[in-house]
Parts: sequence; structure tokens; C-alpha cells
Amino acid sequence: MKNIRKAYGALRVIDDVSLKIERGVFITLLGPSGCGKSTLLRSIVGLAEPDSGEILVDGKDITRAAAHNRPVKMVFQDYALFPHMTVAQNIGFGCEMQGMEKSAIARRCTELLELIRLPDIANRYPDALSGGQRQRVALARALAPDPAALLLDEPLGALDLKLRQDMQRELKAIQRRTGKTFVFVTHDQQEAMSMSDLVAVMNKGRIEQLDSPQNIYANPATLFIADFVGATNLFKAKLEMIDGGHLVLAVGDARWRIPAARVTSDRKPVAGEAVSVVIRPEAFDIGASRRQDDIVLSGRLTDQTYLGDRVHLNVETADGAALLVDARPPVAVGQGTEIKLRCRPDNLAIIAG
Ligand SMILES: Nc1ncnc2c1ncn2[C@@H]1O[C@H](COP(=O)(O)OP(=O)(O)OP(=O)(O)O)[C@@H](O)[C@H]1O
Repeated sequence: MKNIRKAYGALRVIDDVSLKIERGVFITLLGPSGCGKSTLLRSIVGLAEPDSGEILVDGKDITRAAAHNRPVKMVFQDYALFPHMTVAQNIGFGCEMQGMEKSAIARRCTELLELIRLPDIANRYPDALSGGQRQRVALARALAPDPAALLLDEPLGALDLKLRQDMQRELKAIQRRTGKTFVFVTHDQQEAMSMSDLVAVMNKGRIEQLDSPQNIYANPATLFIADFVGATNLFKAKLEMIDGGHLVLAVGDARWRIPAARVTSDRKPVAGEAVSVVIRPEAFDIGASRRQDDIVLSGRLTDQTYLGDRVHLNVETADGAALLVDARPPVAVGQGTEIKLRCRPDNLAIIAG
């Protein structure tokens, strides 16, 4: 996609988005409701028309092509299976439209039913299938005509949590087995992180970061991403000086010395500028510092939630900031007690501004 723009009236829904997706990649467009991710997906499949920009598949410009002439297929949340057709007829529909021979369609249908691990349901009608089965049939139907890419708009949104998690694994496995390009849309960051090779985080019609799930989490490029993806402790600081490979930050009365490489925003801050420091809840260790360059905080434990393998702690610092700490049990401190927290300086991220 090159320089895609789309507005509805005064509302800029897609604001100059360019994105290159390599063949065989599982990429997710992630962002809050209304950020434009569905509109971007619908532009690829031909259900929304960009005001300007180009969409190319394998070098061929499809920006203005009719939806049915595009080499991509879409899977929707509500399955959109034809209720009066059997599973086999649903799966074969796209191939029939392409003029494929009957015997070849039957072979393709058997192959796809194997792929979705439902070999025995060819003659059932959609209303005799469970939600998860319908979604798998919808997937098989979209894959049947061998599209260049499969576009999936919140396809698991209607499923309950357990089934949703099963289907996440199933979808990822099907993507691996077929080697197809999957472009997935979700507002659920865990879903995006667990399934994708690449995540494009969208905000207000723009892609703010395109990266691996690991980098999106550990090296957020913007404050919006730090906040939207995962839980975050955010500190406002001032960049006092740059000392060789380190930044010296003034955080209240404390001075934190951080490797310059931990600046994760595209723009690098200059001395005197305000910066934000992101510390993830699991980056803290409990107890007094063992190393001189540790970042040390102290506060009062106000609440703790035991989760089996983890304990979530709420800690209030002397200046009233509420910190989230994700620790391994056992945590041998009682409610209301003063505790010390420490964090390695390379375990945080600095964002300019
Ligand atoms: N046909 C339309 N006419 C007018 N406004 C539209 C139309 N389609 C989408 N919008 C608006 O464009 C913005 C982006 O919509 P879009 O569906 O792309 O967002 P989204 O990120 O997919 O959100 P969600 O997760 O809620 O589906 C929203 O403010 C939406 O109301």
C-alpha cells in the first residue's frame, strides 16, 4: 500500500498509510476502535475505496479493481456462510465462480476439510455447526480459490474466550501449514501479540509502529503504543544531560543513568527536554538494590492479587504515584508495608516528549 488516504466528510480515517507486506507473513493491524484498521483492510479487498494512494498485489495495481476481481479474500466475524448451501457447496463456491472443474473442486474441498480438521461435515448445513466450526468453514471457503492473501477482520470476536484461544492456535497453525499471507485485524493486543510475525499498531488513521510483537512490547516507539500494548508504569522526567553513551534523567529528586540505546522513540531527545520513561510491571524486582546502577524506588504496598504463577502488586510511592508490579510468588510482604523496588537501567524504555 502506498500513501493511502481516506476521509468520511471531515474525518480522516486513513492518513497517508504506506505498508509493504511480504508473502507468507502473518501481520496484524492492531489499534483501538475507530483507528481505521477495518477501513484499511476493506480497501485491500475492495469494500472501501481510498481517496488516494495505490494498492498493489504482486506488483499489479488493484486500487480500483472490482472486489470479485481481486486476488485476495476476506473472512468476517459473522462468518457470512450461505445458509442454504452445504459446507462443501460453501467451500466450493469461489472455485465454481472461477470455472474450476467439478472433480477438482471436490478434491480441493476434501483437502481443505482436512486442513481445518473437520473431514466429516461436508454435507452439513451451516445451522448444524457450532460457532468455531462455522468460522473454520468460512476460513476454508476463503482459502479455496487460493488467494494471494487472506484478510481477516476480527474473525474470532464472536467466540467465547476458551474457543477464541483454541481458534487463535488453529488459525496460526493453518497459516503456517499453508504458507499464506494473513492480514488480521483486531483491537485485542494479546491476540495480536500471540499470533503475529509482525504487528502494525494504528492510531488515528496512521501506523505508529510496524515491528515484531517482542519489539512492540519492549521498544515502544510512541507513548500511545506503550500505553495501549500491555500494562505500563509511566514516569515523566527531564533529560538533564547526555554523558557519552548514557542519558542522565531527573525524575523528581532522583537521578537515573540510562543507556542511550534505551531511547525507543524515532526522535532522540536533546538535553533539557522532557521525556517519558516506561517501566513494565515485570521489570521490577522486589528488595533492596544489589547493584550500584539499579534504579531504586520505594513505596507502600496497597494491594496484592495472587494469580498462581504471578502476584500483581499495587505500590504507592511517597509522592502519590501508583505503581504496578508483577512479581513471582511468594511475596513475603504484608499489606501497608514499605517495600523497595529495583529495576535494571536497560529494562526500561525512554520516549522523547
Ligand atoms: N461508511 C462509513 N461512513 C462514515 N464513516 C465511516 C464509515 N466507515 C467507517 N467510518 C468511520 O471511520 C472510522 C474508522 O472506522 P474503522 O471501521 O476503520 O475503524 P476500526 O479501527 O476498524 O474500528 P473497530 O475496531 O471499532 O471496527 C470510524 O470513526 C468510523 O465511524
